Amino acid sequence: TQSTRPQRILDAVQKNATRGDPRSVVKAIDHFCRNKEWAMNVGDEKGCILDSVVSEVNPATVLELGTYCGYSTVRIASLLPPHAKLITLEFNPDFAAIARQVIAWAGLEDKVQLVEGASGDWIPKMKEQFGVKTFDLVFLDHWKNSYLPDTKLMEECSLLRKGSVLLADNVICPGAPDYLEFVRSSPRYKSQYFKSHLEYTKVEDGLEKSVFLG
Ligand SMILES: O=C(NCCCCCn1ccnc1)c1cc(-c2ccc(F)cc2)cc(O)c1O
Ligand SMILES: [Mg+2]
Repeated sequence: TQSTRPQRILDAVQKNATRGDPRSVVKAIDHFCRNKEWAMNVGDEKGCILDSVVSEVNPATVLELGTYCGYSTVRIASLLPPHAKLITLEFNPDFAAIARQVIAWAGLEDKVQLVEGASGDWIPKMKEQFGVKTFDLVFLDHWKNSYLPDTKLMEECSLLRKGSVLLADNVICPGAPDYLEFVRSSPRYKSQYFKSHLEYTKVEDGLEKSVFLG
């Protein structure tokens, strides 16, 4: 039977990474995607920027929109303080099934709650379902045309507080122009662009960090 790309990524992790060692899981995925098959993980270059923002925010509650194979989930969760929680939303059940195994291989199951379904459905239920008050950090990496509506929805659901940080992947490639225009022009956000490259390529891309001002 034909394997899928996510399955081949999981195989590369199980063959080349050490159980319980998140950095070796990240390294194994980057090596596979740089040398064997490109895949849409945030990657090592943008991943370093992600790491620095996570370390700076030192969040107790994190929301990740778009899990894929769990690469950025592992990067973020490995930097969280002891009782911090990361909720990651994935729409695609095949991606979710692989991500669960990658997160488990890294030994980070206790810090991560992977939820399958549509962000538009789950965002309004965050408080009642997961006892979340507000998110300290949100990593947007799902459908690019969902970044803006989901940000507005998080505001409406009072899931953002003064100082909450939104970090958005792919604001140049594939691009999220309506989201970028919104966070850069709204008086309620302080935005900063981190220029980088599309994962494993020389194509320009970047992360947009936007602090909610309340
Ligand atoms: O589409 C992307 N991600 C969303 C995947 C589906 C999310 C499903 N979901 C999860 C929760 N709610 C919905 C993405 C694409 C690319 C890319 C760049 C260049 C290219 F030529 C082809 C592709 C690079 C990324 O870094 C990306 O993140
Ligand atoms: Mg991305």
